[in-house]
Amino acid sequence: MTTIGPQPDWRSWVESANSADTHFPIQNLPYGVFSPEPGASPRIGVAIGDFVLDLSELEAEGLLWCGKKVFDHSTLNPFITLGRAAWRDARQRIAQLLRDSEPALRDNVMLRERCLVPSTRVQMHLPVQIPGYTDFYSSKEHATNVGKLFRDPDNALLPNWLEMPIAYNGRASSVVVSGTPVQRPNGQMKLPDQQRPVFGACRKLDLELEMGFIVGAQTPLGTPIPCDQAQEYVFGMVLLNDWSARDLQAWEYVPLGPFNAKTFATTISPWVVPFDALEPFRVAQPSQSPEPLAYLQQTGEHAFDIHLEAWLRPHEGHDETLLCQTNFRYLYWSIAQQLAHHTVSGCNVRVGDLMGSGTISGPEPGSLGSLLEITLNGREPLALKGGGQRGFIEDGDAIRLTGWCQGEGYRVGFGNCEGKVLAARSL
Ligand SMILES: O=C(O)/C=C/C(=O)CC(=O)CC(=O)O
Ligand SMILES: [Ca+2]
Ligand SMILES: [Mg+2]
Repeated sequence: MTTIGPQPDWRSWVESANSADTHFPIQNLPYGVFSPEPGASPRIGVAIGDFVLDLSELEAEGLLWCGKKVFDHSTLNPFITLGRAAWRDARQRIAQLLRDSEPALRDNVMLRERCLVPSTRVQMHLPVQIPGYTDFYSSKEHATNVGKLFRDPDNALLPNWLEMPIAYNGRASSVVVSGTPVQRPNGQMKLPDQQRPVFGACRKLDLELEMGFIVGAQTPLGTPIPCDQAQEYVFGMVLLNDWSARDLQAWEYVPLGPFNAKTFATTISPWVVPFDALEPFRVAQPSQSPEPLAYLQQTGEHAFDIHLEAWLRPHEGHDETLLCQTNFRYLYWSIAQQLAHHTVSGCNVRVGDLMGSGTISGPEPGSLGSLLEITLNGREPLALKGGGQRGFIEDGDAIRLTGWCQGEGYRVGFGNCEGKVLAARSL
C-alpha cells in the first residue's frame, strides 16, 4: 500500500510532533479553523505537536500557494472546493515545510514565531460551514441493542437493516465545535403511568460516540455516486457526539424517526483529519450477509482501524470515568456504501456536508457507545470512578470523546470532542 504525503518514518523539527503519544505528528496534519488568541480573526491552520501552524501566514509569505487565497478564511469550504489534487499538493507541501531536514521555515526565526501558535493559546471554531448533516445507523451491535431496548428483544434488528445503510436527516444548524456548552433540551415525554405526555426538561440525556466524514465535492441533482468512486468524495474525518434525549425520542420517533431528540446539539472535534492520513490504517470491514444489492457492492478494504473512547467528567468534580472503548472498524456499512446509498435516489451532496457514522458499539464488553446501552435505559446505573453513579447525563457533567490510529511509533489522532451539559432553559 502506498502512503500519499508524509511517510511513516518522517520526523519534524517541531519536537513535540515526534513524541509517540501526540495526536498530531507530521503523518497527520489535520485542518482546523482557529483564532491565535480569543477574539482574533479566524483563519486556517494545521495541528502539529503542541502547536497550530497558521496557513494564512504561510500563504501570505508565498510559501504555500493553492492557486488562489484559501487559508485566510473562517471555514475550510473554499479550500475543500479546490478538489482532491489540491488537497494532496497542499498536504505534501505542508509536510515538507515541517520536515526536520527542511530549513525554509525551521531556520526563519521571525516567520516561525508568527506561524507557530501554542495550542494552549488558540480558540478553535467550527471548521466547516455545513450545508447538510445526515446521521447513519451503521453499527449492527448498536442497532441490535437499541432494537431490544426500544422495541422487540426477539426481533431486535429490523429486516431492512441488513439490506441498506439506514439513516435519518439530521440538523446542520445545531452542529457545534468541541468546547461549546450543550443545553439540556425541553420537550414532550410520555411517563409510563400517564395517559398524556408531559412537557419539561429531558430526564434521559445521552451521548452517542460516533465519527463523521466531511464531503469534499458537490454532485449534480439526479446523479448517484457509485460505490467504487465514493471515497474520492471524502475530504476528512472528525469525532462526533450525537447528543440524544432518550425520553423525547421514545415518544416521538414512530413513525418518522428522531426529531427534537437529536436536533438540539451535535458536537464535532475541531480538527478534520485528512482522509489520506487514514490510508495506512485501512482494514477489512465485517463480512456482509446477505450479499448487498449490486449498487452497494464494493471490492477491497473499506474499514479503518481507529481506536475510540468516551469519558464522563462528573459535576461532582472528581476524575473522569471511562464509559466506552470501541473501534471504527466494527461498523457494518462502510463510508463508500453510505455515500452510494445516500445518493442512489438522485439526492445531491455539497461541499462540507457532514455524514455521521452512527453510534459505534462493538462486540466486546465495555464497547457500547451510548449510556442507553451501557445502563440498559437507566435501569443499571454505571458506577463512577470517584463514587456516585449515572443512569444518564446530569447537569454539569462533561462528555469527552477521543480517538486515534496507532502507527509504528506514532499516532494519527483526532484530539478531543467535548461538551459540558448546562441545565435546561427554565419554563
Ligand atoms: O433504533 C432506534 O430507534 C434509534 C436509534 C438511535 O437513536 C441511533 C441513531 O441516532 C443512529 C445511530 O447513532 O446509530
Ligand atoms: Ca446518532
Ligand atoms: Mg445530533
